[in-house]
Amino acid sequence: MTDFVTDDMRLRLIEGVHAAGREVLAIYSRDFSVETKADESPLTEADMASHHALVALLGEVTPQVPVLSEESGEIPFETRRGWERYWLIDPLDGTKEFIGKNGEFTLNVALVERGVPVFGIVHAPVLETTWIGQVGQGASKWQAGETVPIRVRELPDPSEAPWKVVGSRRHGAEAFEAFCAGLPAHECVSMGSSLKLCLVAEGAADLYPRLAPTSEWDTAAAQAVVTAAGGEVLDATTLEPLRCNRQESVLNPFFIVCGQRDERWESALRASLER
Ligand SMILES: Nc1ncnc2c1ncn2[C@@H]1O[C@H](COP(=O)(O)O)[C@@H](OP(=O)(O)O)[C@H]1O
Ligand SMILES: [Mg+2]
Repeated sequence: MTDFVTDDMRLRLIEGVHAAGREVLAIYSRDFSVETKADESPLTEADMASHHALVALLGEVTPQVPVLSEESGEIPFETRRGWERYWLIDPLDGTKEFIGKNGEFTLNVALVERGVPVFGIVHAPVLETTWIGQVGQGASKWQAGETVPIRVRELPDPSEAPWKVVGSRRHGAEAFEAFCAGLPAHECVSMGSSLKLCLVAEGAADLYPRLAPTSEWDTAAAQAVVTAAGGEVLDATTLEPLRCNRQESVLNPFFIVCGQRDERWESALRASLER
């Protein structure tokens, strides 16, 4: 629960993220160059354009709050550890999907308070859709100018309706399949970027096991959306909610996103991790 984000601030942020999304779309629609970062991951002009637009936006709206971006370069833990509140952004999540032009990429802005993502905006420019969550105050989905409230769905009885499980297009396929092998009747869908968490938040999927590496900026905004929508993003081993800014490394543990806890998927998860 945060009372830091006012209605006026939320509107300015959504408008600013949409403006950054338009800059990204303009690059998406033409030829663009692709560089390779030190960790071998790709970087496009759009990652940097979005980074600059979002950093400028946050600097205008809340000049007193520090910003950590995937593209801002490392900020030592010694500096970050004292941050009670900060913005954590992934200017372009799903860069490989952006390059592959399948539309499954997002702009991500999270507000983190004492390590907990409490507010998030996830925007998918090609899908013209934005997910917004404010923990304790609910989540919503904006699409073509209309905003509707969203909530996770109740796990169905699998003999009546299969569980829907969403997975990455590119990462952790083997562990994902091992997890699914332990589930009752289910259907799988693949998706790029933080859209996977948003599907759980809006009740279009029940589970997203992420048994492969990610960083805190990949998940924080969508974690706030999921939590605000009544779901959870849990460490796959401890089943405790993911926290940010606890250590030098910004890597997340493996995790699972769910609407509800349930012994049937928890045992499938344990078995897949013990393989
Ligand atoms: N070895 C690794 N370490 C940390 N993060 C990784 C990783 N391999 C992939 N990722 C993260 O996974 C994200 C893509 O996941 P998916 O393919 O499921 O959409 C990438 O986001 P970016 O596109 O922002 O770099 C990247 O941050
Ligand atoms: Mg990312």
